[in-house]
Amino acid sequence: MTANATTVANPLQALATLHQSPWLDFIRRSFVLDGTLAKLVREGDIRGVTSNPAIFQKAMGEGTEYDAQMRDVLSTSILSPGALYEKLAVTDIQAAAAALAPVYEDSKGRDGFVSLEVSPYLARDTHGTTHEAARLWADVARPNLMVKIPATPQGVPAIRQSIAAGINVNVTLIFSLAAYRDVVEAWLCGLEELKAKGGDISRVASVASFFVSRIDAKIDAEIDRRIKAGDKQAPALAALRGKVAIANAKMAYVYWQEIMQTPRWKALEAAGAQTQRLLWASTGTKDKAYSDVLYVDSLIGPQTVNTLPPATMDAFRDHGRVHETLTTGVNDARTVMDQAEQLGLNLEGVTATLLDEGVRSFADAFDALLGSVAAKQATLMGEKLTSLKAHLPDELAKAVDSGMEDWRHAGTLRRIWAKDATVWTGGPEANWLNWLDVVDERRANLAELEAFQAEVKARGFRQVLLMGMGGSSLGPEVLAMTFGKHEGFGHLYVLDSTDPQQVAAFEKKIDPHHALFIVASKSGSTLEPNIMLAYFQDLAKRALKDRAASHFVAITDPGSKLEAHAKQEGFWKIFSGDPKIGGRYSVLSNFGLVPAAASGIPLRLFIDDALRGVRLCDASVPPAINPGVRLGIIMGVAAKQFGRDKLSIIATPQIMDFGAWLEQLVAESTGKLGRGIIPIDDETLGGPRRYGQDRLFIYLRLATEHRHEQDEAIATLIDAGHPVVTITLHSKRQIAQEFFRWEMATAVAGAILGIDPFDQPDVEASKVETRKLTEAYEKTGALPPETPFAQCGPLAFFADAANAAALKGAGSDAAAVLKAHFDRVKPGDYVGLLAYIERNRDTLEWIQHTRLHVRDAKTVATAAEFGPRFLHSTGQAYKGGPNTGVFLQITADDARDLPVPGSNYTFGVVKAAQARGDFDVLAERGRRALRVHIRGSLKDGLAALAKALHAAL
Ligand SMILES: O=P(O)(O)OC[C@H]1O[C@](O)(CO)[C@@H](O)[C@@H]1O
Repeated sequence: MTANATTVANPLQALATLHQSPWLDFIRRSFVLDGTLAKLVREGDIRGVTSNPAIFQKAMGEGTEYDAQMRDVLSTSILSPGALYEKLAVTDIQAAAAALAPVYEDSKGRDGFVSLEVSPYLARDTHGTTHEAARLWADVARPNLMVKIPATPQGVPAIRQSIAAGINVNVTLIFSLAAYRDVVEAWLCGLEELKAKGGDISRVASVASFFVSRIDAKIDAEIDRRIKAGDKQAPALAALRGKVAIANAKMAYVYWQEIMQTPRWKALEAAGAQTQRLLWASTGTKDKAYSDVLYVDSLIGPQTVNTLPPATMDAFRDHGRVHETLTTGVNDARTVMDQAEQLGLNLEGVTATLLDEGVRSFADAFDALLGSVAAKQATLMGEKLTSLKAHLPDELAKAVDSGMEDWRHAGTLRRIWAKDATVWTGGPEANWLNWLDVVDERRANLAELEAFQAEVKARGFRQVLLMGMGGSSLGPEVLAMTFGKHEGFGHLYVLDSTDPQQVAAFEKKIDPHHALFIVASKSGSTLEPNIMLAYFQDLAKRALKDRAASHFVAITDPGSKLEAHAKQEGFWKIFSGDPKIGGRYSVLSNFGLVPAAASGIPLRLFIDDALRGVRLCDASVPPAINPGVRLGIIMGVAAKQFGRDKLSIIATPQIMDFGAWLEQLVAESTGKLGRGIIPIDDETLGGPRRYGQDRLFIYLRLATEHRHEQDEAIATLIDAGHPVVTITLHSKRQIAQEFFRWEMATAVAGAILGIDPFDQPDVEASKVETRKLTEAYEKTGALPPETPFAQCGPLAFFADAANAAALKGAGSDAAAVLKAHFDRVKPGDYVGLLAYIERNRDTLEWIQHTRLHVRDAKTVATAAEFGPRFLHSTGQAYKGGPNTGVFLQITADDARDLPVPGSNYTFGVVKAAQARGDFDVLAERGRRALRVHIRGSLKDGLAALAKALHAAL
């Protein structure tokens, strides 16, 4: 072929005469659909198309041309924005492939390709890239597809494997000759492997995309900088301006020519292989001082491709010059390269930087693209999704934005989804992450639960009694309280107490002949559910004789003692939990779904809502628009950097029980190692002055409740500068979405706090103390004696030596003791009322009233908790979290006690041992704690305590 200057009517078309293919570096839906692409192809201007994340970002990020398909797809499936993007992109790529099919056919499979890039997030991941290349190849399913893979050190093996798998590959982001050599090697090896396997190598096409203008942009900038700095070699440097990129490309072409002469290639060629063409990419001129077709005119040569941005295509069509430039001036090019080296222009460094920047900028573009798709998806889904609005003081807002940007930049969320424990402490976290997948998994196996639901209905149970603690009871309790009773199903009761009065009260609600008993315990060895089971099994056996077991269902992790017991007893059903999910993350597993089924909640609708939550928290959704990550960053940053570690949960009445579940999730997950977020649930909303600077408010609002007054009270807090996150639900069922959002948010907050959000080290400590006490009881028939340090009527005060010493000076007047205790409260502290008494309407009212009194007197956050329930929830944070809690433990004589079948001890003894074990650990952790024990009538004692508190505060 000779260098032959030609002025032709359409230079783009004339390139064919020199065996160069012009491709177009652009795609968008309208351009394909309105026939523009087909016309360009038909007229011979364009013989291929390339895309990249930045191109799709421009296409999908603005306008409405993808809305119709989005709406269509979203009406039938629940997808992540990442999956949605891929559907849209694949549709475009397939349409472009169809437009290019005539070229592909005419050229017998040598030209007419369209390229789709693997996710730029995988640029440093060989396995991920190989896997994704195969997936895209299968999804697009067109012979004229090329999968784009970057020439990073990790991409290169993926290129070889993909070629060996018979996939057409467009290798992208090649900047240096060294990298190009590796790419050629990978391509040759891939073909040889495919040939050795007996594959058809003749139809495996590949191009090596060598980037051009970006090199000049970098080198020229360095030249300009040095000249400006007065470099002695300024003239020589100036002479290289705008030359290095083209010289570099010419060297690559020389290398390709050499390869074409090797016996290795000849053997492949003889077997029918196509060459891997060099493709000039980044050929739009960046420096306005140069010709706008510089990187086209100068790189024309046989068996190459030039992919042109639309403006460069138009410019070249208008005034491009078609002559074979690639093979001319090769010596000059070599000289340019030598001079660049002599002048210390560090091409190696530049190309390495360009590779990093190239990967980075595609990842940034992909983030922006997915962010736009996610935003569009949220708009289209409207009220199918819950929403989040944050009102944060400026400083906090700025810190949150920068936290989100850090997470985006580092791809931390993708590491969460990849179950990478180093997101947290690098400890055992990876073993506790199956809550990420459980909704998909349960949804795929929903038939089992639906069948169970139908059987429960058919058996006509009138009550369902669930027995469990913490993660095994709080989720079901939210379901029971939020959804109430369903037609055709029994009422769901949730028992999570050892208080004998409470157990007796539940017993009254149950008719064993018509009750379904569900015992739920992941470990199967938790004290409370075991003794509750013993009690109610005994009750059922007495009533139902050998039919009793058919009224019992167990939910437990495989291999637990409870599972063995249930098998041995012949329980009606045993449902398994996933041992890679901790209790507080288990609500969307069988631990929530079995009670949901038993109480008649429409399972598919519920799980679909949960799945929407999962999809929108997906790895493909950037932090700023990711419902879970954004919330988690707000929580983590507010607590860590601003001391706003009291997560105050306000909710509209119909969904207010959600807070009980949330308390456990947040407290048990984050409260450890002296750090953590203290959830403050159900504290009646007050005016802005009631609160210190340590609050982050969460307002959970069910829009259909129309609680205007509550909205206004929240608005007052916002106006006063308190940080408020408002989450709006459009139906009760959307608590399913919120379950997942909060799981993700808590995991994220845990990462920011630098703790393992999946263990509960300090809960174990009080279990150990309790065990010691119950064992002592079994031996001696009594709990070890203890002496109050002060007594006043029905109120006896107990404390460990250190706390007693701090309070003793107060004397024995109840108000004085309480005053001395609460005088220890400082701004930023919280007060916990920990009541080991029956939880009923009266006691709830009492504790709420009392906490508000404390809050208003001290302007601190207050928690109102019942034991032993909170031990499996907030108890972790009280002991392991920041030492800012001041606790008043309330115990009482039991008006009646109940035996625990098969044990020497009673429910009352267990509860007393739990309270003492709890107190011992609080004291041992240096917490400010006081126990008040009510002797005689609980009602009178509570009244006396309230009176003393009023006097004290
Ligand atoms: O389901 P299990 O094993 O009975 O545990 C109940 C609860 O107890 C805790 O382990 C705390 O002791 C919680 O984390 C858990 O949710």
